[in-house]
Amino acid sequence: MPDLPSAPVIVADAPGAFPHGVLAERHPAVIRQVRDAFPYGPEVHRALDALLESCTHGTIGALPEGAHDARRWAGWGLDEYTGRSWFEVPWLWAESYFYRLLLDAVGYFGPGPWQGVDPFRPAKLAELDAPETAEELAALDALDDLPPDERTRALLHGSLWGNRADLGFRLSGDAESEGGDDTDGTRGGGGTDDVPALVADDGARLLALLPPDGTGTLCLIADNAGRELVPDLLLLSHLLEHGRIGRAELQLKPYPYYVSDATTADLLDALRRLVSAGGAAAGHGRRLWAALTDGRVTLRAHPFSCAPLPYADLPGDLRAACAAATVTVLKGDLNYRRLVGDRWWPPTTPFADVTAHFPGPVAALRILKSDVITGLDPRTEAALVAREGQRWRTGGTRALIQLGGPPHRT
Ligand SMILES: O=P(O)(O)OC[C@H]1O[C@](O)(CO)[C@@H](O)[C@@H]1O
Repeated sequence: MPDLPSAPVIVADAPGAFPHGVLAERHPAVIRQVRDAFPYGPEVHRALDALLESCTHGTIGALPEGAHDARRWAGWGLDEYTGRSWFEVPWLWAESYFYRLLLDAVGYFGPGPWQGVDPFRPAKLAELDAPETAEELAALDALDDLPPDERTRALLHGSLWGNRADLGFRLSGDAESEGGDDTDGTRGGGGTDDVPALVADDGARLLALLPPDGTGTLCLIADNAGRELVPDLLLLSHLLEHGRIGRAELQLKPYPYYVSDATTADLLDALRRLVSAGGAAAGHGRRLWAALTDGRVTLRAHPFSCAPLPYADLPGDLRAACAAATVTVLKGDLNYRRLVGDRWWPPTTPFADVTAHFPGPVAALRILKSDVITGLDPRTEAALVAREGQRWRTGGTRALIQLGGPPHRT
């Protein structure tokens, strides 16, 4: 067995560094957003006060007595981390547990009147209703004039850049620029002649895995709802329409997470938005509706999707689903962190090495929004650093498409 690569796990203990800012500033901003989302009563506000105090100045507390998932969290490290500072445990773990406690504070897990009420839904719905979403959907009609392969590429890039739509990310204003539409992957928010916005591009290799004979199967691990999920669904529909895949599994979150992550309710909102849009968008919506109805597209909302763990620890059922797929496409920054491990990798660490644990071919489509990065060509890294120091890692203006997985399958 070859030595697996390793690097220090990211913790949020350095004031001024990005992970510290997320815990010290972004999480309080998320709590403020949630307070204003609905007319919660005094009890919820008191619970949010307590969470704010704990996550900024306190230590990690236990789950409430009788929590339905107490055993699961014990297995995920809660017993070990209880009583420790949020800033000294793995950053990924601290973020994940924060969202678990936040939902508890608003009564999401019930029983009670607020059970199942997603505190982030107003923001997600506003995004679906935004004029930008309408413009993006109307622009789809023009894609019909492109040859199918170009359309596939445009929709792949639409799904990739859709990852800029991360509501949590916007809360702290990290994105330098919302940028314009970018179907060729060179402009994005920060592409230049010397350093393209797309810092690694295995897009052609990814699409080559899906022959147009209808035998391909896709496992799509979704990230954000709204303006990211919509282009994900368009890509899925297009691949089905052109026989690049015959079946797909769409993995969603079992409960609201990292502000804007997509749940089943968000999928249904997005689907309804597509169907009611008219034009080409409605055609995609109807195709997906039919594919869900006849079982060509299946949904999964597995507890592991909200786990504070890397994909190296995939449980057996998910491992089997990903192993059976022609390729798994994994969206977004958080999924990338979980795929390669939330660690301080040297940026030129081969992506193939850090994804060799995955049970099948896996492609990451991600906007760079955190320090984790692997698979960069040394010249690209040098050009990025020369241009902007380390800012490119977290600025939200660079993107990548990387393909990895077990060596014999890619
Ligand atoms: O929606 P995405 O692309 O997974 O991004 C979520 C991101 O939020 C952060 O965790 C900070 O909250 C990022 O660093 C991160 O990975």
